[in-house]
Amino acid sequence: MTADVEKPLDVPILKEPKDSKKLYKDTSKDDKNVKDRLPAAGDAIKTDNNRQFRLISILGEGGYGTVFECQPVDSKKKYACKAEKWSKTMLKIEISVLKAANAKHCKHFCDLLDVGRITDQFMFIVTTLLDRDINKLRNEQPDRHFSLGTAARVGMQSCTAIEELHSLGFLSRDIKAGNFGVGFLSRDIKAGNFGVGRREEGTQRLIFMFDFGLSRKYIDKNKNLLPPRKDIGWRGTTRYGSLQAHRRQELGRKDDMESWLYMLIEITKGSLPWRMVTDRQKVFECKLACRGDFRPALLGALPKQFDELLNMVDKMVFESEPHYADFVKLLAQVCEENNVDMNQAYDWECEPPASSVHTSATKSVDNSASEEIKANNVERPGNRDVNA
Ligand SMILES: Nc1ncnc2c1ncn2[C@@H]1O[C@H](COP(=O)(O)OP(=O)(O)OP(=O)(O)O)[C@@H](O)[C@H]1O
Repeated sequence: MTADVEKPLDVPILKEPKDSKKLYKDTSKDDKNVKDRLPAAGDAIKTDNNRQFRLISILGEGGYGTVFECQPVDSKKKYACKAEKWSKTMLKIEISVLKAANAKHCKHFCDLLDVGRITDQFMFIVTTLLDRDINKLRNEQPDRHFSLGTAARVGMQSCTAIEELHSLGFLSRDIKAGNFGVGFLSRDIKAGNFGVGRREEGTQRLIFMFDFGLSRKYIDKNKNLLPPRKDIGWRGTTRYGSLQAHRRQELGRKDDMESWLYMLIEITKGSLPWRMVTDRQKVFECKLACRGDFRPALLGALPKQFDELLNMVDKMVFESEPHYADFVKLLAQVCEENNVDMNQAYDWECEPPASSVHTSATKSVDNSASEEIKANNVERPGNRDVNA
């Protein structure tokens, strides 16, 4: 692997390499007019910078694209490749976020290695490969929640990741555990998973934020807040959407923090009160009720600091700049009061407890998990609506 493949690039998002179509394994010779066709595992793809990558296996699939584990054809290093359908892709905004984050050396973001496209079919990015996302790691735990020490520290790191994103001038508008992941152990890095200097130590304890398909700039080039628009379409994931999102109002930094708090409560307790509710209006009503008589259904059994976290979220308005350090400080207090050593192992670094093995006793949990997936509906705008 040459050094230039290993460092994040100032990626030109311009031309399609002349011979890229030859490299891409064309499985539809009979139908050359197929639009929006995604690549498959086993295909080789060429980036705008003429680097060739082999797609090894699928890591995740969304409505508009697929995330693959991939490898340069001339090296054993592994990366992630996110490919999205040409007419649906939101990768342009994703590239803007990653380029800005890499330029500022943000700690909680993947490195953007390269980009590429097959016109009319798909566009792709190559980034740092991560281990499992936080939602998958949570689902591997007994009762599908982390220990308080792990949940609080994930909360602290993810809050800092959001602060980094906001400092770049972007909102996420899709904060959820499935959009945060952890890096790999150093032994994996030695085996060739990472090549970027600043990440040479193990990153299995570092939380990374990814998936910026719904991101939006909230300030102009003079750092003034963009004025709020009215009657916004729904963006993001129903379960974690803020009250403002349900009201179809413009989202601000406070809304990312509200989604973050729902995520934090879910990874700490194992569920949110509206877990099984699929109707978006009913989810909204449930979130409102949890501000009143049903507050204990949301916060019951959690340390008292969670009550203060919800107060802090609910006090903010569209223009507010969140006091990220105060959120982190409250979670540090949770750790202190519960004798959590900040250096202790995270749950995913420990042997899986016997109780997490799937038996008939855990069957009902498994059933609710599949129902939950249905409840987790995501919506995003069409291709031409990038800044919607
Ligand atoms: N850099 C990465 N390394 C390892 N796995 C990744 C990486 N990026 C994404 N994934 C996996 O692929 C899944 C989908 O990724 P991502 O959220 O970026 O795609 P998406 O199409 O926007 O999905 P969704 O519609 O669910 O939000 C993730 O949940 C994660 O499991």
